[in-house]
Amino acid sequence: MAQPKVAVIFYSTYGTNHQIAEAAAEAAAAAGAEVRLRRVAETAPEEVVKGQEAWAAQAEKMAHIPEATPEDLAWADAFFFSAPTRFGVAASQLRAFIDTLGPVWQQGKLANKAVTATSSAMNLHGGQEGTLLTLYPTFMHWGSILVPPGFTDESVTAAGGNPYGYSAKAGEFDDAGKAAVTHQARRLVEVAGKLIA
Ligand SMILES: Cc1cc2nc3c(=O)[nH]c(=O)nc-3n(C[C@H](O)[C@H](O)[C@H](O)COP(=O)(O)O)c2cc1C
Repeated sequence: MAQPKVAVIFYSTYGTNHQIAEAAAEAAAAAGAEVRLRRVAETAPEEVVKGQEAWAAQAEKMAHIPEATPEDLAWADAFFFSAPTRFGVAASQLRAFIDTLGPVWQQGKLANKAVTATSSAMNLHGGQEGTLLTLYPTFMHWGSILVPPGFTDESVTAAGGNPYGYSAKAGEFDDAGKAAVTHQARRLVEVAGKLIA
């Protein structure tokens, strides 16, 4: 199989989506992909971030990870997105990054590439599905190829059973979650490999 290039793009305030993204990057690399793990830029004012101990600590923890740029998506054959649910949709930090992608979209550099997404929310049913279902139309506008996990592996059911994409309860990314993310990332790599073959 051709070696696909995968961009794992995430935003995280308190760490859950960071953990998911690390697991996805590890699984994609293990499945034979070349991987770029990237965090989207923080858009909240510095004093707001520093004003919350947990937020500031998480910012520090992921400071070594390069910030995502549109070029990362132009480079990649496949995208794995992860972002917290905020009032039922993806955190605005991710949306702000997505809104910088006009030029690469216009150049056709997002089209025909495999894409999948995951999310977390404070509650088990706190809107993760809404987050995923409002990200997917954006990917459709790009002409990307949606690669949801479906019920293609028992790990999906074991981790809560969301066929749209792994959905965590914030702060509770456990072994079952890791298995589901591993499956979702591996499936993305497999489909991307077929697309570029
Ligand atoms: C402004 C705001 C809105 C939120 N809205 C929701 C929500 O609609 N449902 C929910 O269950 N949790 C909600 N949360 C909790 C986040 O989903 C939770 O902090 C996030 O999943 C943690 O991910 P992270 O650890 O990667 O930052 C909200 C949090 C904030 C700050």
